[in-house]
Amino acid sequence: MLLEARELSVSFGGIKAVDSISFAVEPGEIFTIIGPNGAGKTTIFNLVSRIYNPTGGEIVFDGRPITRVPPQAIARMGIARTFQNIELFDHASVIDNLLVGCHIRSRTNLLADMLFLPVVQRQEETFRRKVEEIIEFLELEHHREATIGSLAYGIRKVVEIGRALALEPKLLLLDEPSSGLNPEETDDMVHWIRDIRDDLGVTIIMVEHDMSLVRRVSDRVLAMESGRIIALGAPDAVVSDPQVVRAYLGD
Ligand SMILES: Nc1ncnc2c1ncn2[C@@H]1O[C@H](COP(=O)(O)OP(=O)(O)OP(=O)(O)O)[C@@H](O)[C@H]1O
Repeated sequence: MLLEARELSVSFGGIKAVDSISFAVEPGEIFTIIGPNGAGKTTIFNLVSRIYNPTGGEIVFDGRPITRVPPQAIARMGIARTFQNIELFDHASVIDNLLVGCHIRSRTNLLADMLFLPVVQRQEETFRRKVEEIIEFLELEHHREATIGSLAYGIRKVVEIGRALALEPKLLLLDEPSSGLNPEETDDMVHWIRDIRDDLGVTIIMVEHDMSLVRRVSDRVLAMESGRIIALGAPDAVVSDPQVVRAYLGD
């Protein structure tokens, strides 16, 4: 098991956004969380990445309890994420945004960085190589020097995934990878998600509304409504489950 949530709960002002949820994600799995607006999907991501403190339950990652690990330590432990509304530095280039990802897991300290000691220089070279690998992997060669603000939305989404990969994560959390994409870009996204798992061996948990994408890439799907699990299993079975269909119709 790479990630396990045990009876995980969080409440906001009396509302149980996540209500005693348990699930386990296997290494190498593409695991998707679906559900109508407000079901608690993004809240699960915020719990796993330690932005929210749970009011109950436990999270175990790679055999270690992370329920009380500070959020800054999460990336270094091997969990990276993307956001619903893309969070990149708009005025910086693709390369520089990817380098930021590398620096998040930097092992050197600030003084060493300021003095640009040999250890820092070596690390910088390693980071540059890593960034080049990601640029090649995600076919971003044409955009390497472009500023984020000048890029089409679909490309920015790929760069954001690249920045998360620069952390060399074991687990990648993708928040609505297809949102804002046209059908052609969504097809490309299907390929990136598969390649990241197949070629890089990264486990993926994603939140997604596009049921065609969900069916095409997921190994298993967890459906939520009002903070609770209403179905968990194979994509086709979950997506056509009467309770899941009803939850979406009432949305
Ligand atoms: N920081 C917060 N403060 C107060 N309420 C919150 C907070 N975060 C989430 N909630 C509430 O928790 C519930 C679940 O929200 P969440 O964003 O997880 O839903 P979601 O399933 O991701 O929805 P969407 O598909 O719209 O993104 C909602 O009622 C939301 O208003």
